[in-house]
Amino acid sequence: MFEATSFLLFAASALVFSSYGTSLLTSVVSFVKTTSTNPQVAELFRFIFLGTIVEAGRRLGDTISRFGTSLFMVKAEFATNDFAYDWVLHYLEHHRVWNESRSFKVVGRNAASRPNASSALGKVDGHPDAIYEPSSLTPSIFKWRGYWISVNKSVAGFSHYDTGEEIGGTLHISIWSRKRQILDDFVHAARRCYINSKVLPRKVDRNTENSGALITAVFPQGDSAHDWILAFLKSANVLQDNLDYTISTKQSDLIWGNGPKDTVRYMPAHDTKQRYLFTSENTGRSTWLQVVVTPGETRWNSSNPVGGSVNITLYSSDKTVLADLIDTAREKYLENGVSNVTVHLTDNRGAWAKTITKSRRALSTLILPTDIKETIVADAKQFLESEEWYTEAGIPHRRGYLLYGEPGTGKSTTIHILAGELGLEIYFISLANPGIDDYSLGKLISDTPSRCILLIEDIDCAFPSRGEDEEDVQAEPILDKSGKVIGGTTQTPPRSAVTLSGLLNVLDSVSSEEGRLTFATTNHIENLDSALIRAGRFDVKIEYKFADAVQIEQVFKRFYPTATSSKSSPSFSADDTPPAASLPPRYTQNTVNQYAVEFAKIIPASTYSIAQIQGYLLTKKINPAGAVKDAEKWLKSQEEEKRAMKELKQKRKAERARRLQLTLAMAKPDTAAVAVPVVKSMVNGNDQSALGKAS
Ligand SMILES: Nc1ncnc2c1ncn2[C@@H]1O[C@H](COP(=O)(O)OP(=O)(O)OP(=O)(O)O)[C@@H](O)[C@H]1O
Repeated sequence: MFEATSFLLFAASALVFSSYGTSLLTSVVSFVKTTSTNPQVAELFRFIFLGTIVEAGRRLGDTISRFGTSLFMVKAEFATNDFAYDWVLHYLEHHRVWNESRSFKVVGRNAASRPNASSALGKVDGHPDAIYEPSSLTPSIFKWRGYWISVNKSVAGFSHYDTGEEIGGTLHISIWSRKRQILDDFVHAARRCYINSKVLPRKVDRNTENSGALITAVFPQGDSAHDWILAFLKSANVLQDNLDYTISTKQSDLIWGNGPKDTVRYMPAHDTKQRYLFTSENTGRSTWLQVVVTPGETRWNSSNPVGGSVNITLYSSDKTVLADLIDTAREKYLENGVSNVTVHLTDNRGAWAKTITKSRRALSTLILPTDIKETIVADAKQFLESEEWYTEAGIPHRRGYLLYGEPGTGKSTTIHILAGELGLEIYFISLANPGIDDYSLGKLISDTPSRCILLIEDIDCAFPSRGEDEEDVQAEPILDKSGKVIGGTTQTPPRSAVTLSGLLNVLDSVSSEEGRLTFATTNHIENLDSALIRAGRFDVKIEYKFADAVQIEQVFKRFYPTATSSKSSPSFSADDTPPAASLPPRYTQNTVNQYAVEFAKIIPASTYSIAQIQGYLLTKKINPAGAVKDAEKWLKSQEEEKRAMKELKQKRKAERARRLQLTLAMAKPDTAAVAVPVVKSMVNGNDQSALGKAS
């Protein structure tokens, strides 16, 4: 039914349109008949007819000619944003193809970087050289290995090897030969000529360059990879040939040039492009790099500049070259020992805010009894390498080290040296920082990379629960208007906002299971909760004691390296204590050794820290004999100092007790009655918390 209806509709509309079309055709024919009698109109028709014939003939000829040339010619087109364009253009200049040109663009440039540029002016007169750039649109024809080649720069485009500017344009080449091989040979010869001429590759504008032949990589400042790459580029003198400098008298990582430390620094001006031929030691393959160093800015909260970066463009599409470059830079960085240890610090709101770098210290500068240091390094290395084992055994991949003991005995130094040995960054958290609570601690830790050293220093500050020094905790009471004691009877030492359970949670959390080495240091292990220091949270516990006789001898020898020993001894870092000048020649290794033994006999073992001994030796920088001679005197002064300190403490304590008594005497009798026994106990040096309990 539906189909029949549509058929009827279609038939009806066809009838209407056919009758309309017939009438239209009839009217056109009658119009032509009447107008053709008009001679002017007839002339117009003839003109249109002839024009059509001519255009058709031209197009046919064009097609035949194109077909013919495609049979007898090989054609190629080179776009300016491609490296093949540079090869061919350079090759044409090399063969002076443009010499016959009748049309030039002349520019004043430093021609030094364009060996084949036809310069006519300015050799020694201090002015730029004149460079003749072809500006002709007319094709140049030249003969190459017996074949005629025509070159046509169809659109204006110039390649300035000295400025790197490349503006538009294409290059057409037609070789009068049917052999495609000739084009291959020509391009290959151009490429070889370009490479052999050692012309710097064109500078690349990463924003506009869309060539698939490039890989770009950004190394942001603050990341270790940035330091590896920067150190590598500096050691390879990549940044030496810069033409664009920022001059500063401030210290910076981005310095190059050979100036001594206290003179001005030559730093790269923002976004200057350097090129460097990187040859991989693994594959022997060479690849051009374009390096742009952005120095970053110094901010109030960071001693180092922040926000900078190193941008590298590889003239290659092979990703393995980038991986190779990063590996090489990293290996060299660690090998050379010029590397720094990066320490990340928090701000007072509990966020990672500041990064400082410290020079790396050699393991041999750490003086510990027996082979403790070797054991720690081997243990940490093995831990880092055995991730798979941990996973298979179902044990969380984390390891905790607790270094405890006397101040100045090398706990922090050990961690610093270990970080350098393992190439890890230190993330430093002080639980005494009031801005750090359970939540921010968790966040801080989850913001650290999987492989790093997490250092929680002076962990006992967070939980000063037992055995605190009475001296530090007692203070005057605070009274309200009515004279009632409302607080202040115990002075709160730096107490952390982090709770013990919060810390335990963080140490046990999933975010701690990523190959992280957690270090904690304390001078008072006895103040730590046993839950905190159990195995699994802190697996390795090492006690640091005052220096024994062997250590005293070692620190002495390290302090006075003789000419022969200093050659092999590792360099001292900035925060180490090198002698200011070399020893007078009369001090041989033997004499220094003898002095060291004598010195160790004078200084009582297990009484002084290495930091203290070091402090004394610093006063005798190039005088080992004097150091031994005056050692007794120093010991006496130390004893006196200790006695004076003790007396001072007692005085302060008595003064505080006296003031407390006075305050309470002025207060209401009931409060005074409660507080008097406390004052007595303070004077006697007993119960520190009695007043707190009483109130
Ligand atoms: N065992 C050691 N080997 C080499 N140097 C040491 C050693 N102990 C201390 N020093 C020197 O003493 C200085 C202070 O050492 P360090 O900060 O490591 O001590 P610490 O045990 O961490 O002290 P604290 O408990 O007060 O933090 C460092 O500059 C370091 O050069």
